[in-house]
Amino acid sequence: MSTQDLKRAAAARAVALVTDGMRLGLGTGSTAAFFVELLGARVRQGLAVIGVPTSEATRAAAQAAGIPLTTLDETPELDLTVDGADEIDAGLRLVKGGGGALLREKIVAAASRRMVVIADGDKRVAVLGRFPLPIEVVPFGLGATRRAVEAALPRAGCAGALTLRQAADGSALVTDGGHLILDAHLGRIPDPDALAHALAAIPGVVEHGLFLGLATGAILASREPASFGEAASRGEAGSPGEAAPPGGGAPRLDLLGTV
Ligand SMILES: O=C(CO)[C@H](O)[C@H](O)COP(=O)(O)O
Repeated sequence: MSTQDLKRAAAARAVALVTDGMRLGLGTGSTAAFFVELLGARVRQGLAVIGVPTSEATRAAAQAAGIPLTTLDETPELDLTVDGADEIDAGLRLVKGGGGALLREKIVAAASRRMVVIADGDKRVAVLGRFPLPIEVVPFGLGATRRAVEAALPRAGCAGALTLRQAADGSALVTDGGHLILDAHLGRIPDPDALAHALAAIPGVVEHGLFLGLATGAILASREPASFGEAASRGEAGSPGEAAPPGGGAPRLDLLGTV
């Protein structure tokens, strides 16, 4: 079973959460793209929803899938956002922004009553920080902002290099909001709240990829068969193994938080 299969399985489980009339936040990334594709199939069967995309890429995918779209200006409160993540810990804290859409993703998640993360099980970590933390910054004053971020890291117990994210052609990647991204290679983030506060206090920082207190649930798909009670033995919220005959072909779906 490929990682793509796992992502698709998590997305399919999330589509089952959607009911008629819902106002949805539509995430960005390869897992969220499966959700958009599968949701589109339900819409074409008659499901009535409206969605707010978290990126121009998701907007295009949702339009192609036939999902009616709205904006947070027209629809400032959403029922459910379904989005991927680069890392998730046992407290449903996330690192996001690997696809460069963290700013819109966070605005949409914050406007939603529920945010359910969909991911393959490899995204689960004991301590956040293995994945480089995206920090979205305005182009003006980049050098000064970079120095301020470097100075803030040790105050939050972190250390590591910052790299300016590049597009495929080698130029600096520009986000949908016209900003740049510094990726912080930290290895571990011992105190995510402290780092989030330190970064938010820097004027040139628009947002960062720490999503704290936003996710209300998660669906994590793994290859290994379910072992009953495993999540509880890890001291985590949620229930393990919704669909996993031992040795069978179905992925195991671990549900964290409220799904
Ligand atoms: O935060 C994101 C985009 O900004 C994505 O949700 C995150 O990078 C996960 O992507 P994928 O589902 O492709 O693994």
